Amino acid sequence: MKITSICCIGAGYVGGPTMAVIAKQCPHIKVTVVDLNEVRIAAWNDPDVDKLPVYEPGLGEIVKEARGRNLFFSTDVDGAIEEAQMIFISVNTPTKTYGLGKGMGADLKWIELCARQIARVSTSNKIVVEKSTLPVRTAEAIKDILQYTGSGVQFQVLSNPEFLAEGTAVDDLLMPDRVLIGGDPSPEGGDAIQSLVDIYATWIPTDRILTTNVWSSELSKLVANAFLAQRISSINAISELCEKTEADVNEVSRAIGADSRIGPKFLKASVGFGGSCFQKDILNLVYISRSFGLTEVADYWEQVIIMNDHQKRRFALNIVRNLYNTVSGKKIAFLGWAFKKDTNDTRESAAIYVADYLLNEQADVKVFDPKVSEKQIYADLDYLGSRDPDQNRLGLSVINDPYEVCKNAHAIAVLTEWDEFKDYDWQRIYDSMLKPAKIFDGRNLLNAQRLRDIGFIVQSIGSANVKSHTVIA
Ligand SMILES: NC(=O)c1ccc[n+]([C@@H]2O[C@H](COP(=O)([O-])OP(=O)(O)OC[C@H]3O[C@@H](n4cnc5c(N)ncnc54)[C@H](O)[C@@H]3O)[C@@H](O)[C@H]2O)c1
Ligand SMILES: O=c1ccn([C@@H]2O[C@H](COP(=O)(O)OP(=O)(O)O[C@H]3O[C@H](CO)[C@@H](O)[C@H](O)[C@H]3O)[C@@H](O)[C@H]2O)c(=O)[nH]1
Repeated sequence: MKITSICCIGAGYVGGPTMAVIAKQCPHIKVTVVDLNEVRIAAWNDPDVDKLPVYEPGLGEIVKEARGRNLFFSTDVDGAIEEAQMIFISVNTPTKTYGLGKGMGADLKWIELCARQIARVSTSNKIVVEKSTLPVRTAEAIKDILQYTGSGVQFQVLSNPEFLAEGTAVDDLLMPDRVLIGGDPSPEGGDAIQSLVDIYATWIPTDRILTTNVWSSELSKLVANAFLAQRISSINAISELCEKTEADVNEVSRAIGADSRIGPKFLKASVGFGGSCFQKDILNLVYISRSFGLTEVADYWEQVIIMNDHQKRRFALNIVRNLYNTVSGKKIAFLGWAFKKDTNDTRESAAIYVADYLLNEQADVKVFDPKVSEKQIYADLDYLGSRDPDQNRLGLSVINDPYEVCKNAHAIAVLTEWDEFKDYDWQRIYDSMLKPAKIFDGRNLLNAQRLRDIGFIVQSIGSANVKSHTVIA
């Protein structure tokens, strides 16, 4: 089937950018992105593309080019479903917070709602595409819901997981390493797969478009994230050993990454990985494995999360220890709150957990992030439920100026690797801080030697440098 009309349910970090790029590359296809969230849709329609709900480099220009031509954002979910030949489901699938699988399994209630809505509204044959990240065999449930409508409408269900990373979404979508499409082995399934292949083949070389059965596709998404996160936890585990042995984790990364079998990417030690995906998807993998009775498999992958939690806690504890075992009433300046640079997304950001830990120690936390709002920062802290919202506002404040945030601080903690942090006037910052002026670089972002030359005491992740450089200025 030649596709000329697509709908995407869910205008989030995946639905918005993914559909914007399809619309840009395929002007012959009408792409409508729908969401229940009116505020989000209004922001996607804002004439000022700086106000789009998702910040991604390059996205504003693409939206400007395609919006109103063949890209539309709307809250009319029923209308868009009815009109489309192909429907992408790109809604959130967070970790369950209640009932069976609480804290481990994926909450699929929004997926099921979409399937039921598609079943109810459709009067013509549709291809339904799982774009959300889902537990293996979810397509079975979706098919079940779709095939008993009694309307005679035929549905094909495909799995087409998204591999974009935030902050580089546009490049990842324009030049992906691969696109993965899973479908039924039947002739109808094959036709559906081909319809989706044809869309991507408009701009992606066909040897990068992989087709598999539905279950392999669903599972591959969870496995890809588990492998990526495992590399980070592995290097973070080694970072702790480096701190004890005077090995330097950056040098170890370079040395092992030069082996082409290991490769250099995703070996950057940090305060711990964040983001909406890694933890959720690994917990889901662990849950699925446990539910099949695969205890060793589940334990193996769970260790990736245990190590990550340890790394976040260890970073915070290190700050306390190095500030003479108390941070009570001490001003700690946070540079960064987003879970990585070039995004305004804060979900599962390490900064949230480090702040929570320091607030428990009665620190006076001041935060600056170039793209994250005060409202979001308080929402993240309040969501943890560790203390009353009032106490969060007493203990932590958000300051929109990096120099102000560092003024009179006892220490700076770098939580996000924003490029601009490297170019600050560090002499000016040093002069404004209490002495000894300490920096805990959770991203190994800053030039430690340059900072030491100014007079800072610098603690990077994975190098045994704090004690040997302790100088009271
Ligand atoms: N964020 C990423 O970088 C990323 C990358 C790859 C895959 N994924 C996966 O993609 C999926 C979506 O992630 P996201 O980050 O875009 O989530 P998101 O929370 O940013 O967006 C999801 C949107 O779906 C909307 N929604 C929920 N139920 C709906 C319904 N019934 N009808 C209409 N709209 C509905 C919500 O209002 C929300 O705006 C998840 O499964 C996630 O694991 C995310
Ligand atoms: O060497 C590294 C690489 C990353 N990180 C951290 O790991 C987290 C995740 O980073 P990244 O993977 O770049 O961003 P995400 O947007 O979370 O993307 C991941 O999760 C998405 C959602 O499933 C997938 O689509 C992507 O392929 C996958 O990379 C961030 O906190 C990074 O700071 C490190 O600490 N060290």
